Amino acid sequence: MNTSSRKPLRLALLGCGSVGSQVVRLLREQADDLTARTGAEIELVGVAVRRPDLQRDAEVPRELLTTDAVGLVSRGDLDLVVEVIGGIEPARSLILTALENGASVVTANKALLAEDGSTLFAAAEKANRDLYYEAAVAGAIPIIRPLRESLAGDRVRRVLGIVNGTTNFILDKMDTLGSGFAEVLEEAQALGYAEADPTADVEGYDAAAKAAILASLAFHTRVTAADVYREGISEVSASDVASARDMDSVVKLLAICELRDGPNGPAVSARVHPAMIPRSHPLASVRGAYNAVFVESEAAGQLMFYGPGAGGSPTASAVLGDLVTVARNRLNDVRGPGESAYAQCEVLPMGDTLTRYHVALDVDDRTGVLAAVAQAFAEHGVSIQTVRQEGHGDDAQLVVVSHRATDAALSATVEDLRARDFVHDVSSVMRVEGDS
Ligand SMILES: NC(=O)C1=CN([C@@H]2O[C@H](COP(=O)(O)OP(=O)(O)OC[C@H]3O[C@@H](n4cnc5c(N)ncnc54)[C@H](OP(=O)(O)O)[C@@H]3O)[C@@H](O)[C@H]2O)C=CC1
Ligand SMILES: N[C@@H](CC=O)C(=O)O
Repeated sequence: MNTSSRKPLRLALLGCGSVGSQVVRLLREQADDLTARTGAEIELVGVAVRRPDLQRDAEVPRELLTTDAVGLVSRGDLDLVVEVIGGIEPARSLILTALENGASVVTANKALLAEDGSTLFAAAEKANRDLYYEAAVAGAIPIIRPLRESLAGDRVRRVLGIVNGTTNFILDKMDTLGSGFAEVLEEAQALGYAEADPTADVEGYDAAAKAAILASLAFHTRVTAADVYREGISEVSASDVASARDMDSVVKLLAICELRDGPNGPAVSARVHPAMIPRSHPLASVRGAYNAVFVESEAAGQLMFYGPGAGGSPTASAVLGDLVTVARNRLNDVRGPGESAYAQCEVLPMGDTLTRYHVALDVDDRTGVLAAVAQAFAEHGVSIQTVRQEGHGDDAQLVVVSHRATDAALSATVEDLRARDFVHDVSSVMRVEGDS
């Protein structure tokens, strides 16, 4: 039922997979509410897919499906386009064509925004159309709008969070059920959490793209995925998870973005890597595919955003929220805040970052080894917080946790230890975050 007297807004959907099919479902189930909130009916006029005959989670009238995505976004009568194909191409060309043809765009595509957001924002500005992307970071959690709008008058210093649902799901199951990596990854894929190529999740590319987007918004600069230091979870072993448990900690894949003083003024650092965090830290209780983002700003202090970080339905909720906003803007002939005027801050290298290391060494079981290990740390200016011996004889292991030092000094220490004759193996190295 059209509860508005205004002409319907014409919407094209690009992609109808995990997210797109839930967008279709919500558009249908909440049609009247959406019309009431927007001020006009949103009419779905086409859905671009690769395989039109595939069975989908939502019923899509066959006549709306097309494999001609270019033809769909070029038709010239669209008001709104939702892009949920993912990846760089053809998504970038399709979004640019949609904007050039007068449509406002909502996308969930963090990979594209983190690689070439500046081209897209410039195109949106030129076309005088909106480009919204709340779903691109942390699924259903409202984090883009708070950073772009609510905190625009404050100075954000740090953003720290768990922003990938798939890896959090895997690490959580490894910790709580002792599950194997491959088996849990398959489960995450079946639940629609993982990217089309799950390497993007497992190797930290997805989280790095989200970190780039968060850093850009938080610090009003342009940070790309290539600027973000990245390590994934493929090297995290059951024994790393067990070591964390011994320290009353858990392993999480963290994204950390900071505004720092650089040699030439304000500078940013952005990194994604697994880290041990104490079980008492709020991020340790983020379970399954949930995400959480802490924002620290000068005036507001600490803010925490928490919720489902992946999955078709939660992500579609964020897409629909954007859709209502851009539709309202469209009807009122206005645009939301643009991002094309961001300045360029220096991006600091990972080596300058202050962090702590947890290092497990298989060593000779003889007098003097402990002192020699402490000496190796001291030679790089790194002090040790705790050291613990586990096992004896051939199984002797030292587990060292450092105090805070630069990542460069810590990684040089580890390289140095690898070369020492009393060290048989450096069996585990992991950063420690979330406490002093
Ligand atoms: N899944 C999630 O939890 C989240 C995903 N996102 C982002 O949302 C986007 C979509 O993700 P998701 O739904 O999981 O991905 P899926 O792989 O499930 O769906 C992708 C859709 O795009 C279609 N498609 C692929 N290539 C083309 C093409 N060349 N032309 C037309 N259609 C094409 C596919 O068609 P067909 O079905 O015929 O194969 C499919 O319907 C991505 O950018 C992702 O990063 C963001 C937050 C969470
Ligand atoms: N693959 C992503 C989906 C949401 O962004 C994730 O697991 O977080």
